[in-house]
Amino acid sequence: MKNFECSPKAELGHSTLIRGPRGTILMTSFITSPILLRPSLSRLRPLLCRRPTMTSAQDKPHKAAMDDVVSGRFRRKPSVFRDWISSAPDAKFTPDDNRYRLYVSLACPWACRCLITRALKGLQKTIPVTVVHHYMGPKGWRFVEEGEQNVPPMCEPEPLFGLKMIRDLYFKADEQYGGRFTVPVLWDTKLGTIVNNESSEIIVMLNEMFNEHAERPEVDLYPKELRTEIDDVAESFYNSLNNGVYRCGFAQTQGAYDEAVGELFDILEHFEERLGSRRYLVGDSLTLADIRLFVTLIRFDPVYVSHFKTNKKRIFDYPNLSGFMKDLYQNPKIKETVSFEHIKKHYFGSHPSINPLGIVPAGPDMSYLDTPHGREQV
Ligand SMILES: N[C@@H](CCC(=O)N[C@@H](CS)C(=O)NCC(=O)O)C(=O)O
Repeated sequence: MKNFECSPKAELGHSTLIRGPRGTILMTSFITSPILLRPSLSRLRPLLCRRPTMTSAQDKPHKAAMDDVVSGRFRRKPSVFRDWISSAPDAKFTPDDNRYRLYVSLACPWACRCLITRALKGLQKTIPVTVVHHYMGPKGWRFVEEGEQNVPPMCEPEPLFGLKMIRDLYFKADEQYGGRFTVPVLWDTKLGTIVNNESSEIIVMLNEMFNEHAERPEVDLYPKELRTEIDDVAESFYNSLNNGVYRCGFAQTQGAYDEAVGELFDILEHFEERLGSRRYLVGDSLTLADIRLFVTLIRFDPVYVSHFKTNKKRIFDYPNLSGFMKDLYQNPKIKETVSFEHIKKHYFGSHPSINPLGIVPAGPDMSYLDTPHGREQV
């Protein structure tokens, strides 16, 4: 291995890059304890955006995240744009009012982490949102068009440039972009580029950088004294749960599926127990860790159980996990970010290799989410 290097402290969200000569990326390996890297990550962007040789980047066939399968196992690629908003005097991206726009899908758990944080802080006016259509086709996410019929809830045509696809936004930021065209995207209208497309970092910025403009600056979802614990807990369920459901659904061998589903239900049992004696995952109020858990739980019974074959149990069968989920769901700011229409139509309609005919199941009945959660007593 002496020609290869593991990039120093290059925790790209959840992975470490193993690089060969001339910076070629040979593989990524999962790490257990991430350190959120701030502006320095932008240095790594060129390494991740490999330049095309024969065709221009725009001409390359679209590969969705679900194509990232190695030896039958789904491996999520690290996000590429990793700049940081800061009020430091020399900062490139400063926390100005109405300067940034979030591009999201209401189906996407990663994007909904950002929407929940934005809603809880009261940043709706400061950071406007554009919602894409729930159908992710062969070229990725698209915007609805002017005059389009049957527009799904909350969707609007792309307001800044009249773009058709999320991929167009990536090429506006970098015409040689070679990564995945994912949501969320935090776009800077001043410099005309993407600041960051990694939800675990966007939520930290939304929590702390815009207090001057927030309707609820006193809400702190990432208190300084709890940060290590929040990061450790959230990281402990990233690969097995948040990403674990995808590892089950996108597995291409029985062995890869068995491994993923085993880890998934082990971690669910663990958090079922943990939440038996505490209302929230860390401390005694809601934090980013809870948001990161919630976005996966809320999609579990309506989608993952059948679509991703995570059917050993439902969240409904776990009293503490389902109580926790109801507790968060019943917060009106969180509820407004949950659209089962987007969620169900996206997953069942956008993965032809899993559900070729795109038929969306009718159930389950999720009305129990509005019944008393009893979590005040925990
Ligand atoms: N690590 C990213 C993951 C984002 C992600 O994978 N988003 C999915 C939607 S759920 C996506 O946009 N996929 C587009 C594609 O696969 O082409 C984050 O947390 O922000």
